[in-house]
Amino acid sequence: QEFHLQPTPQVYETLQDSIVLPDAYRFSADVEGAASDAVRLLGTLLPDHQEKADFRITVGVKGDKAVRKYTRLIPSKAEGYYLKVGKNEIVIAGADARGAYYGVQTLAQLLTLPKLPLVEVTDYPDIPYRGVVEGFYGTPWSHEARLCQLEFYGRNKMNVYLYGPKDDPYHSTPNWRKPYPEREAAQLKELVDKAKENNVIFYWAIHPGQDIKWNDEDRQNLLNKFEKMYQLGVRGFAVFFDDISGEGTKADKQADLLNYLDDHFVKVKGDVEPLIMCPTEYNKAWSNVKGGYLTTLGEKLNKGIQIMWTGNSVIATIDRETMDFINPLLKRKAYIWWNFPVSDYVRDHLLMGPVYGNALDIKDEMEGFVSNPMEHAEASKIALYSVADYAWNLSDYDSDLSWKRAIKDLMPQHAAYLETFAAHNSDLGANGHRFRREESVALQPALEALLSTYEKQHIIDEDAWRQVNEECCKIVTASDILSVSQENQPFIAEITPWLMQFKLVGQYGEAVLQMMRWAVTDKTGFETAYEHAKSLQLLMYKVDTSYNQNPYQPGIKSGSKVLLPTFYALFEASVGLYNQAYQAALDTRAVYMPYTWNSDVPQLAALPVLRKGKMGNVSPSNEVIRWQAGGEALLMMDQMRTLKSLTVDLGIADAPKFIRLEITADGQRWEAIPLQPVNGKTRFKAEVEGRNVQKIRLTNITGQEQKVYFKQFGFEEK
Ligand SMILES: CC(=O)N[C@H]1c2[nH]c(C(=O)Nc3ccccc3)c[n+]2[C@H](CO)[C@@H](O)[C@@H]1O
Repeated sequence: QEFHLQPTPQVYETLQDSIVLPDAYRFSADVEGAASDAVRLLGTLLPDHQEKADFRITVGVKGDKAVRKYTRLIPSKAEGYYLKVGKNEIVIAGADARGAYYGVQTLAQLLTLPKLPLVEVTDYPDIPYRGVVEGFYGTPWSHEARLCQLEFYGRNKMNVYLYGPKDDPYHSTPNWRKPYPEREAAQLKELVDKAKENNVIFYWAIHPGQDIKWNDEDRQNLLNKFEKMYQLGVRGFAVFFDDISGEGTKADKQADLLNYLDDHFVKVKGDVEPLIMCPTEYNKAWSNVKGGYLTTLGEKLNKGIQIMWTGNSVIATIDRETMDFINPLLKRKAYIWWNFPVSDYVRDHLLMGPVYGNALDIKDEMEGFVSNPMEHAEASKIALYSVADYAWNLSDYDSDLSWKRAIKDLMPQHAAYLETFAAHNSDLGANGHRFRREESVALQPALEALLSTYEKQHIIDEDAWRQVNEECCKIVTASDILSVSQENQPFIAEITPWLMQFKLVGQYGEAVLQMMRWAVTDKTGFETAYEHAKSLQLLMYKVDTSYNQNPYQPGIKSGSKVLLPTFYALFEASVGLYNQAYQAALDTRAVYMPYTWNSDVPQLAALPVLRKGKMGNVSPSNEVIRWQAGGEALLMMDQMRTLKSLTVDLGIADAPKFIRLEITADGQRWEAIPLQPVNGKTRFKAEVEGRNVQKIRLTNITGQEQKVYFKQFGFEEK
């Protein structure tokens, strides 16, 4: 991969020549002036300078005497810079202090090359504010992770970080009025200092809306909290009104409060960045234009206050139509809160794929573009690297090239292995926001060809088979090498459960490919591969039910959109061919299922059992079930399992009179469990908390047929 500056500069001219930076150079800069950050950073890159030397390094900001003769070359854009590496000089001239700092960051990248290329770079950001909003639900980032993030933002020319983790109790209800405890306060101060060191504006956000009172007391509470944060060094403040209900959602009250804070805090302090707010109606799908919420904010909010927007829906890519809708309503350019790669609504998936889908022709429509990341800080860097690339220079952005560079930046030595992992771990899976991403893009044609030919013609597309087999080998290899890599241990620690699953997916693919090979040609070979595939199904189930057991989307999913579903289909097809060829009856189920359901009640017998994490549910039936006298329904576990809860709803209020529920731990001794009413209607729960169970049985004990509605039969394991 050839050398490429990050983010992609606006204008980059190389003179097809290079120099070896001399040990001695003469330095001219106003070290105490506006370029002091740039000078400080430069000092970490170069040896000490010497007064008398032929090579000259000049650093300054527009207006400084040192760079006066380059004035016309400095872009007149905020945070812009001119960088020249010549035979006898290096010049870094910033449009402002941060521009000079960015010029040195660019030089830092050039200095990683074996020889320093002769270049002229004229560069500046398209979007004024670029960075990250730590605004997700779930485990907030650790202090160490945040320190590392801030250094990453400085390197990638991201200039804002908004601290707003939903589960920080001092950011949101119940403790937003309280000052941080000493330890947390000290850590926040350290973050503020680290942000300044990396030329990142640290915004502290507050999320008061769920219980705010529109009175003087809470106004003062907000001012007091802002003052406390100001004392810690915070110079950027935000107020988030997202995901709240009730009184706090009123636009005029929100606007009055924000204007009050703007007038009595931001403007009074004089050294505080523009106030940012996230509205309650923060996306088009949820907005009610006629209701006037957005127009009220647009009309009433002081012009200097920036207003966030997630797009046409909560999770959406941003395009011109999006901006043409919202900017007129807000009477200003919206500040985009981009909900990617956040995964707090798909916690069993990692979003490691390219950043794509945002328009490249809207650079003049956005005030800010900040990404809401995953709770996995290091893993988020792949997307964040490309967000930095996009927001700096939209028109030159290439999502795939940027993605490959992002991977190389995160793990230079093991980039090839990480790319294999990232390529197959990018989609979110089915989710309530219906936001999906491409996955396994490069392998997809071979997978489709292999499956289609095999399913339709029962023959193997040899070229496709070879490609898929090679990829499976790569997957297994990459998983092992990454899992023991010392290159970025915090990152590996984050993704290890997914590496375990990914390896199993690769091995499962290898076994299924062998099953295909031998289905009708080598009975013993097939049976061995089949048994191996079944064992891998169980191993994948164990990983999925052992790690990341959060209460929302428990488990570990890998290759879930294309790779694994294809392997499942090939498994079923090959077993079908084997069974046909050898008049056998091997289980064709491709996915391990710990629960089996059967019944002698005809209408219940075929109901499927679904598993999500540690919850099992028999699919409900919409028809009237004619349950014969003594009819039974049996749920069997693959092994003894400990239950947490069990719920039954047969659509009749007196179910306990008709149906007996029993459990057994050994398959011999059965114990009847009383059904307790749950909602005073037709739903009942059985007291099974902590009980070890191998089978659960429902029996019609009335001696005559009963007509019921099979609305729910669900349980959860401990
Ligand atoms: C502005 C915003 O996206 N706010 C939150 C947010 N809110 C939602 C919702 O979907 N909120 C919601 C859903 C249903 C009912 C009320 C609120 C998603 N997100 C993000 C992604 O999960 C989450 O990270 C974020 O903190």
